Order: sequence, then C-alpha cells, then structure tokens
Amino acid sequence: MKTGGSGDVIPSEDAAHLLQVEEVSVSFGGIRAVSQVSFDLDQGCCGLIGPNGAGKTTLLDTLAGIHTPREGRIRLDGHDLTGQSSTWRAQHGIRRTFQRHQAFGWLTVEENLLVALEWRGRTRRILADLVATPSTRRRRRAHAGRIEHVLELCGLLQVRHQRAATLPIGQVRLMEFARAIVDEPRLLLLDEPTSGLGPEDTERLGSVVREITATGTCAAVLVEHDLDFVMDVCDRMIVLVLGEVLAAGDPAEVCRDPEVISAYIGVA
Ligand SMILES: Nc1ncnc2c1ncn2[C@@H]1O[C@H](COP(=O)(O)OP(=O)(O)OP(=O)(O)O)[C@@H](O)[C@H]1O
Repeated sequence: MKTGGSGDVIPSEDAAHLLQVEEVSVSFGGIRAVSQVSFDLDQGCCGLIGPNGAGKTTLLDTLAGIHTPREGRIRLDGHDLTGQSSTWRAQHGIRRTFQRHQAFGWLTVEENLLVALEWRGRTRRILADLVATPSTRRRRRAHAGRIEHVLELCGLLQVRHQRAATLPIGQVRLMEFARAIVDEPRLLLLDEPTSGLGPEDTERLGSVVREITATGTCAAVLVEHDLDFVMDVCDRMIVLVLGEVLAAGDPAEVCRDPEVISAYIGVA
C-alpha cells in the first residue's frame, strides 16, 4: 500500500488481513452505536445484518472513514487507517455505495464509469475533461476495455449512451455498482444495494457481487435487510444487535442460532 500525501500509515506486526477491525466502538454523544466490534476479512463477502438501529450503517460508515471510532483500530492490508479520511481510503481502494444514489444524472452511463475510473488519485479537472480534448480521448481509449467489461458484467451495455437521469432506478443502482467496481477496488462497502431493485436486477447484482468477490482481489462488506440476498452472496455473516456482535460465522449456521432467530430473523 502506498502512503497518501497526508497519510502516515503504520504497518501491523501481525500477518496482514485484507481488513482487520479491532474492538471498534463508535458513539454519538451518549449513544453507543457500535460497541467493541472485531472481525477480519480476507476474501469473499461478509454480510452485516441486524434489526433497525443495530449499528450496521454506522459500522459501514466507520470503515469508509465517515465516522471516527472512539476506540479501536481498523487496518487494510495490515496498515492502520483509523485516522485516515474517506477520500484517502477511497484513493487506497475502499469503495462505499449509498442507499440514495449519487449518479451524475447529466452524464451518460459510460461517462459515469469513466469519471469513476479517472478519479482515483486525481482530484481536479475530471468533469471538465469530459469535453473531449485530445488527451482525454487518449485516456478514454486506454480505459475502454475495462469499461466495456464492467458494462457487460452489470448488464448495462444497451444503455451505455443513455443519460443516467433517464434510467429506471434499478439500472441506476446497477450503474452505481459498476462505478464502484470499475477501478478494481480492494474492499467494497455495500449499503442495501438491492433497495429499489426488481427480482431480475437483484439476481444480476447478486451474481456480479459473487463473481467479483470470488477472485480473491476484492472483498465486500454488505449491509442488507434482504436476508435471501445475503444468504445468496455471503460466505460469512455478522449479526449486530444494539451495536454488539451477537453471532458471526457461516450464514446458514448463524441463521439457525436461536438467539439470532429471536433477536432478528423472527422479526425481520
Ligand atoms: N449521526 C447520528 N447522530 C446520532 N445518532 C446516530 C447517528 N447515526 C446513527 N445514530 C444512532 O446510532 C444507532 C445505530 O444506528 P445505525 O443507523 O447505524 O443502525 P442500522 O443498524 O444501520 O439501522 P437501520 O437498519 O435502521 O438502517 C441508532 O440508535 C441511531 O439512532
């Protein structure tokens, strides 16, 4: 991992996990939203489930650098990134998707992906560059293969030239997912990605999440209320209740746990 301009990264002495969450607690005033949560992730997709107010989004936001933990540490590839900004984390391969979409509506689907691909490591001129100068055209050609592949993977080839604002919500969500994976992140943080998707798009999204997290180069943490989707794409599951880990492990086993059934599945 490279250090960012402002970043002092501290290597862990332990064998590095891709993601290591160590006794992380997050509070808002007197509310302890996340309490002493620890887990590792090396590959695959880890589902984060639990009732409303359990602390799932807070934990995801903390991994993304939106909140700072009151206690604990977060490491990526062994490097401590607890105090790093969300921009720094994004530049080092962490991508977070949001429940509310954040597409550039006036750009086409393909341009949205190009912006995402070019953003990494750069902070200026990207939108301005979309007016095609010769250097922009050269860069577009260099990125064309990757964009083509991701458009195909996400079922967006046919709408590649449509403006994002004109797409139905299901395709906007798939495009947002495509933007998150186009520059091959190390860690994806997915916040209720099936929200607003119909069964066909949900199935496609599930197969893309499975495919990209099966390569071993990208892992994902998924917050999702659709338990069928979690069971379909996750090889691991963590159940949070009132900010604490109630159960963790193989999804099928976790779902059979009587405490999990009583605290969440019975009411989900
Ligand atoms: N910005 C904030 N300021 C104050 N309290 C907050 C803030 N964000 C979350 N909380 C509180 O922290 C706790 C955990 O909330 P969080 O949104 O993380 O839960 P969640 O499991 O994602 O819930 P849901 O499934 O409803 O989205 C809740 O009590 C919530 O009210």
